[in-house]
Amino acid sequence: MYIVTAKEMYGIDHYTMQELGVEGKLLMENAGRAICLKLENLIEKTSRICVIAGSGNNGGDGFVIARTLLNNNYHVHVVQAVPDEKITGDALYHKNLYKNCGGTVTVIKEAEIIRELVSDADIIVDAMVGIGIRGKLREPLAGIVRFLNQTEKFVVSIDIPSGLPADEGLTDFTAVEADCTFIVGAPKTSAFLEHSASFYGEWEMVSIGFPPLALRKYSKRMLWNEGNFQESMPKRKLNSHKGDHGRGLVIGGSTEMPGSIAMSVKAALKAGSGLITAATTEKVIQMIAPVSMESTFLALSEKNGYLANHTFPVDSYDAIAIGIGMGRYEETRDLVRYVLEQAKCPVIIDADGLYHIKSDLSMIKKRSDPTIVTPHPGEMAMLLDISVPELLKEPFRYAAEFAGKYNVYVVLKGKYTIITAPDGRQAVNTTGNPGLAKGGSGDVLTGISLAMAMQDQSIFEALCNACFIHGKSADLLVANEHSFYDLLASDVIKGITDVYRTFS
Ligand SMILES: NC(=O)C1=CN([C@@H]2O[C@H](COP(=O)(O)OP(=O)(O)OC[C@H]3O[C@@H](n4cnc5c(N)ncnc54)[C@H](O)[C@@H]3O)[C@@H](O)[C@H]2O)[C@@H](O)CC1
Ligand SMILES: [K+]
Repeated sequence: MYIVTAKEMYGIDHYTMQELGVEGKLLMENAGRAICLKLENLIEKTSRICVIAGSGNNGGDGFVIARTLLNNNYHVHVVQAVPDEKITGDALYHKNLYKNCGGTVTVIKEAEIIRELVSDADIIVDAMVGIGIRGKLREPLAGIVRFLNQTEKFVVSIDIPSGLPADEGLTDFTAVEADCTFIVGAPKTSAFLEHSASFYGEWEMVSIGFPPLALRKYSKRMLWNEGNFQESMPKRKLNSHKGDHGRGLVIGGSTEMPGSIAMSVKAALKAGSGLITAATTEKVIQMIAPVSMESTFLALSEKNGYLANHTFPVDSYDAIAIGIGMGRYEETRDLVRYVLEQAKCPVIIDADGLYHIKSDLSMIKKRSDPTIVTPHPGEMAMLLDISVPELLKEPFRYAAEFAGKYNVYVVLKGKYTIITAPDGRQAVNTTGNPGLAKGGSGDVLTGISLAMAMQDQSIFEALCNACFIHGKSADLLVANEHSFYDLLASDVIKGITDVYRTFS
């Protein structure tokens, strides 16, 4: 499923109409009808429905919905929140069809009247403004939105809750807080931003006939779901041996934080790596060996409980993860630099490793093999020299700019984890839950990512699948034996079993 900006959606629209010859009226009919099919599952046959229509094509969708419901014997009425002369083009065509079928319309100039007009309605369909919103909502629409947001009635938004921007970057808006939204054609980026996602309520996408070639042409962003996971995950050959599944190295750990590297190692093995070596201090090895029985160890020299600068061969690995629990000292920074310079395989940089590259980002830019950074918002903001709220306003743009500028893959972790490739492709992960907001969760994701980077798939797919597995494990655990409260990172490692058994 593609994710689009408003501009991309207009491009797809234009292409479908001009190049492929599909008429706008027909797309509108498709949108309204597809939405009615879904809507009728949500409402009673006796429900009274009020459609509030605006002036653009979003209002046009509203008129198609009103006509379809009317013709299916529902009690429906349209409140038009703009003057008659504002309804033009395809929307006017569909308004006329609705009226020709016996539909009624009340035109309102002031928001206050809305209370009375919807007093007997059970369901309100918000078709005031869609992706054509410019600036903050004007009256009377803003007043209607304020009313809708305090009413108990069930509000269904069409395409996008009216007033909400489709794109990232704006946080000051008045918008409908919908109970549910039927998104037309492709979800918009605002459905995956922390400050705007909740306005959509539950959402579902309806297809209206945009061909995949049009979507592909305009959007580089997608939603990574079960289908993508199942399609791209390499199948295991029955006669494969451990060498086929990757030899990985995890570098990190300190006496103060021995557990994190153990988690990454365990997760990497559980997710399917053939061989994993943990490169850490002698003391950490003693501490984690009893719980990391399946891995091998490489003892590196230490200083005050942390790794010291050290040269050792890094060329016999298929992928390396570095940074976990390693501390932020000059010596550990030099170790990160050494590995980034020497390793001729994908390198995943996490946690303290991210602080080290910040001091000299040319460390990552110079590399010719894939480099992956896996920051949470605080770390990403640190790398970009901006605040977390600034980052969260436009996470897609910031991640894409960083990935392009430094030639790296970025896994920006969060409720909506965004995976970005250096060429600008982006995916939003669909799995995971609040149970993952706990220490160790990131270490597990790093381990799974390491395992995935060594399987037979592109790095972009590998990272998308790692995020999918990590979140899905948590989802299955919470659905069955755990809760958001008690879920531990070590449970998530165990849960990988169920993900594989269920989906591969
Ligand atoms: N072929 C198409 O163009 C299709 C469009 N679709 C629908 O059409 C929508 C886009 O249509 P439009 O481009 O006409 O735009 P919209 O209908 O989203 O909004 C444009 C209208 O809103 C008004 N408006 C803009 N900013 C405002 C503000 N701040 N305060 C108050 N009013 C404001 C404008 O005066 C304009 O009339 C989509 O969201 C979707 O619902 C679907 O029907 C599918 C096909
Ligand atoms: K709307």
